[in-house]
Amino acid sequence: MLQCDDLTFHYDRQDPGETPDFSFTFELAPGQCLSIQGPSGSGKSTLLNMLAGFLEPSGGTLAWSEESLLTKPPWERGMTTVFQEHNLFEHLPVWANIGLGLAANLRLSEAQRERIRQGLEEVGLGGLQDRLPGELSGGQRRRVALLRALLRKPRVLLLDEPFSGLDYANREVLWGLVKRQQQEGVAVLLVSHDPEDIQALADRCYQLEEGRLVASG
Ligand SMILES: Nc1ncnc2c1ncn2[C@@H]1O[C@H](COP(=O)(O)OP(=O)(O)OP(=O)(O)O)[C@@H](O)[C@H]1O
Repeated sequence: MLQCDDLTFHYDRQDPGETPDFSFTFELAPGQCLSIQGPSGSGKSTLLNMLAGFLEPSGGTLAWSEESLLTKPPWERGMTTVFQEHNLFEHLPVWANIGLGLAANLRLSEAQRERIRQGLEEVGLGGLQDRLPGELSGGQRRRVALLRALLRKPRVLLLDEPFSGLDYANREVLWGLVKRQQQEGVAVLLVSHDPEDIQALADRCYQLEEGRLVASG
């Protein structure tokens, strides 16, 4: 269970009165999906960055099953983020982009190579492992980015608008992938403004208002 209690942040360089002090409280059980909606500037990235370990909170606690995560670096938190801009390495082929999530030096075992091959089959990209990202469509690139995150077997998957701009067929494929992970116990935090994404995946919905998470369904 991910427990986030009064996790706070204050931007030093803010214009007085414009940006609220952020304070986030929620729990997320294995296999659950919690969605977060909020207008531009409401603090969604601030929350994700604190969870992932890229931004140091000024107070509060963050724990997985009672064990504090705040002292851990990003790579030891068991969390993986998939951003809207999915940051594939353009000079590396698909298999290497995915493999980087498994071994930073790309010295992959045969079993890891097989997992990549199988994963690509499952998301409808079988046989495309040697292509460069620039040779893929937008939807195919998203699948590669999501597959890279999923093969790392995170405890918590942080999704930042990962489906926006995709057609329905592509989104369905990706929803299916995420749901399968949920069934295997992965907890998902989904930032999305799209009611269809939220309907497809979320068990609980929150709205970000004035720096706080407010339950909305
Ligand atoms: N480095 C910074 N210094 C000062 N203020 C910042 C900084 N980064 C973000 N902010 C402010 O903090 C608030 C929350 O920003 P954040 O990026 O978390 O919003 P968001 O909900 O992710 O927005 P968007 O949907 O546009 O990406 C905004 O008002 C923003 O202007």
